Amino acid sequence: MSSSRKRKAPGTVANKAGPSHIPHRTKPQTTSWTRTVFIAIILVTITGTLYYYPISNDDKETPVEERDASIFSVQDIPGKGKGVIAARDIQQGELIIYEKPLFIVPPKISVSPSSLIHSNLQRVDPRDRPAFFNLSYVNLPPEVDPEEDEAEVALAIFQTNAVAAGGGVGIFPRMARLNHGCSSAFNVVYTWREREGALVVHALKGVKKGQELLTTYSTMRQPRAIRRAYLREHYGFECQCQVCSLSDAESKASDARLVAISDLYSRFGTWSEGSINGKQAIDIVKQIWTLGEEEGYFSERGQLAADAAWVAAAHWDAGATREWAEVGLEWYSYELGSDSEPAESMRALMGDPERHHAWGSRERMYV
Ligand SMILES: C[S@@+](CC[C@H](N)C(=O)[O-])C[C@H]1O[C@@H](n2cnc3c(N)ncnc32)[C@H](O)[C@@H]1O
Repeated sequence: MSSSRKRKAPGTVANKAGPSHIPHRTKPQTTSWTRTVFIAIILVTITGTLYYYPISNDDKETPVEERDASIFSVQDIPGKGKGVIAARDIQQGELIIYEKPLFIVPPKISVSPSSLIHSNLQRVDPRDRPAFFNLSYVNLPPEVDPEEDEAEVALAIFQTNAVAAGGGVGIFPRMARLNHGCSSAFNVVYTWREREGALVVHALKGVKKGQELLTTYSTMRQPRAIRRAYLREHYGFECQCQVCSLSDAESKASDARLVAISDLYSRFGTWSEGSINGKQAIDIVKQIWTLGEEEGYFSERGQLAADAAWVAAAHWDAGATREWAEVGLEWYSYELGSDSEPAESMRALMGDPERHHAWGSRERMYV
């Protein structure tokens, strides 16, 4: 389901991408539903205060339930528990969910994880607690009786549903109903907005009424077997998404593209240390873009374009900087929202490429 608004990358090229080695001013897509992050929290047990962020659900716009119901409904999905189904056609880039956290836990804690979750829940408005306890969970230790041990159940719920939110890890009960899909299968992206203290979910692609909204729980630049093993271990399911269900031949081709994209990102990263020049870096971006097109994997294109603009600006190429900034604006707008900080920065760069902080920091070159 690609977008009718899709635009070709600038210049003679048809594509482009973004490096993770270049220090990102903004982090585009937040990553994971994080058992992993939580395990990190557990491991880094350092003395410190237990932080609680009393952010309330005080969105002043249309009542949340009403707005949600006009866009999606939460339904039972065979083999997946509950999931989120589009109630109408959704346009690429549309804001689907705007949600404040029920609570956020900090990265450093001095108490046991279950005590931490328990104490945070005590601070949640009692009327909001069912939204937490209604969420699904996996990986409850076999010796634990869920009827008897609410603290352990709460911990399992947290581990199954929490997502990165700024420096911490938070619970967002509405977005927590989103199931997972791999590369071309996921169609929505969630992002934490530090400035607003809220999480937003946007449609990465157009979605038809009746289709399931899917996000992604892990990095996609890896083969099916590795993706499945990760999802099995951390989320307790065998991924049968449309990408994981491809025939062996098609799956091999998809794996090859995803691994190639990963390798290209690594090579792109070598531009910052001077191993490749600006033209070579932009050529790599275009290759990533093309492979993404073939795979149907569009996530992170805003960041990719922003990184290409960075390279162009470093090489004094105002025209290419502008063009990449325009592409970045388009894709950041789909993925993060046209009102997001990264989109704003691309708008500013289009107006004045020389304002880029890397402007003229490398040899002059038309990239
Ligand atoms: C964050 S919850 C998503 C919502 C959940 N399905 C529910 O009923 O609330 C994550 C859990 O959903 C299930 N899940 C997510 N994506 C899935 C998929 N593609 N196939 C099967 N189960 C999935 C797994 O049990 C996973 O641990």
